[in-house]
Amino acid sequence: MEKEAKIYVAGHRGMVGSAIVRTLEKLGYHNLLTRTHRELDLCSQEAVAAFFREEQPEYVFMAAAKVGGIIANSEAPADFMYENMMMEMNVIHSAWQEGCRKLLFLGSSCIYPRMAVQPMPESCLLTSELEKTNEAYALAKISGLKYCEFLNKQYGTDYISAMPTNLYGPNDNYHPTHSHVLPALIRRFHEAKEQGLKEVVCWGTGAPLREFLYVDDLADACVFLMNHYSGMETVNVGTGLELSIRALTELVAKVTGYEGKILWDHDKPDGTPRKLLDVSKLEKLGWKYRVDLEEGIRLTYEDFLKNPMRAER
Ligand SMILES: NC(=O)C1=CN([C@@H]2O[C@H](COP(=O)(O)OP(=O)(O)OC[C@H]3O[C@@H](n4cnc5c(N)ncnc54)[C@H](OP(=O)(O)O)[C@@H]3O)[C@@H](O)[C@H]2O)C=CC1
Ligand SMILES: C[C@H]1O[C@H](OP(=O)(O)OP(=O)(O)OC[C@H]2O[C@@H](n3cnc4c(=O)[nH]c(N)nc43)[C@H](O)[C@@H]2O)[C@@H](O)[C@@H](O)C1=O
Repeated sequence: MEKEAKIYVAGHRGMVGSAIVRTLEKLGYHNLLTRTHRELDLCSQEAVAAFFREEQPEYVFMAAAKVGGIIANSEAPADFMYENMMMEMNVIHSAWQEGCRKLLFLGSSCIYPRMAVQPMPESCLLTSELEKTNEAYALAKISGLKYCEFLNKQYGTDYISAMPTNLYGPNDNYHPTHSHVLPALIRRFHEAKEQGLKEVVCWGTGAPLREFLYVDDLADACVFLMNHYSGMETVNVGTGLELSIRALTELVAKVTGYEGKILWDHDKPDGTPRKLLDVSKLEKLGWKYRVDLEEGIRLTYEDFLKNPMRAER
């Protein structure tokens, strides 16, 4: 991407989109195009087509989506499928129609089968059944990455996709029940410390294993891929390291300074037992993560403390 190129970052107020904007600006890209959800509803085919016709972006980072944690996904599968399919089809299709030079579509590691070989290489896509708690979201994300692949095959475009592991960082969603695990724990342990509570309840058994990537590292990887990767197959983005949810709660308790007990609500779902990405393809391309988990949680907690209203987003 040339420094003066017109770059559209879809979802620029979200955790990932805002990190991509921060990274691009730091690198000297200065012709960035953004629209809030209120200004441009990406579920509207007409509005998206008109926007691309008028603005003619040369590059697109597709970081807008309906996103949520395990309960949000389980409660609203129809909404997760419909909104994500509409947004990604509208944006990718209009980008192609208007001759956008390159697009990066963001999916998620939940596209891979529930019982996939671990760590999960890109090639295990569609080899067996998906995890039920986020099946709708995964199917929408698989459709997005396949649509990029099919456009490349049929029309010779250069549209790529990246599949990040679980993410966290500044600007996350701290909703008490609908967020992902890391922001949920930061908020819960912080409030427990403030209120002097002796115990907090976390969800499931604590046994599932997860991998976490700091969002600024993801943004860096997205810009790296836009500049250095072309190809049909998606690219995993993660650290290649995992820990149990129980170990994660202990780490968040340490960083937030919460010293009480941690209890487990077994009526809440565990979700997929293990979800570790094979990141060898990205490493071979020359990219590796920088921020380790404890440092990343510290940075995120500092941001949370600076912006307490964020909790209500
Ligand atoms: N968070 C995570 O752990 C992971 C995220 N990802 C992927 O990264 C991407 C971004 O996720 P994240 O930043 O966490 O999500 P956020 O919820 O933080 O941000 C989503 C963004 O999408 C925008 N948006 C949602 N619906 C619409 C719509 N109908 N029209 C226009 N804009 C819309 C929102 O706009 P506004 O702010 O204006 O409302 C918001 O800026 C997604 O593709 C997600 O699948 C992948 C793996 C893990
Ligand atoms: C990024 C990814 O994120 C989702 O998949 P997930 O990894 O299962 O998501 P999660 O972060 O919500 O939970 C991880 C684990 O943590 C446990 N857990 C404990 N206590 C809390 C808690 O308080 N909140 C939450 N949310 N989880 C908790 C929880 O029970 C589970 O075992 C999908 O949206 C999927 O579509 C997707 O893309």
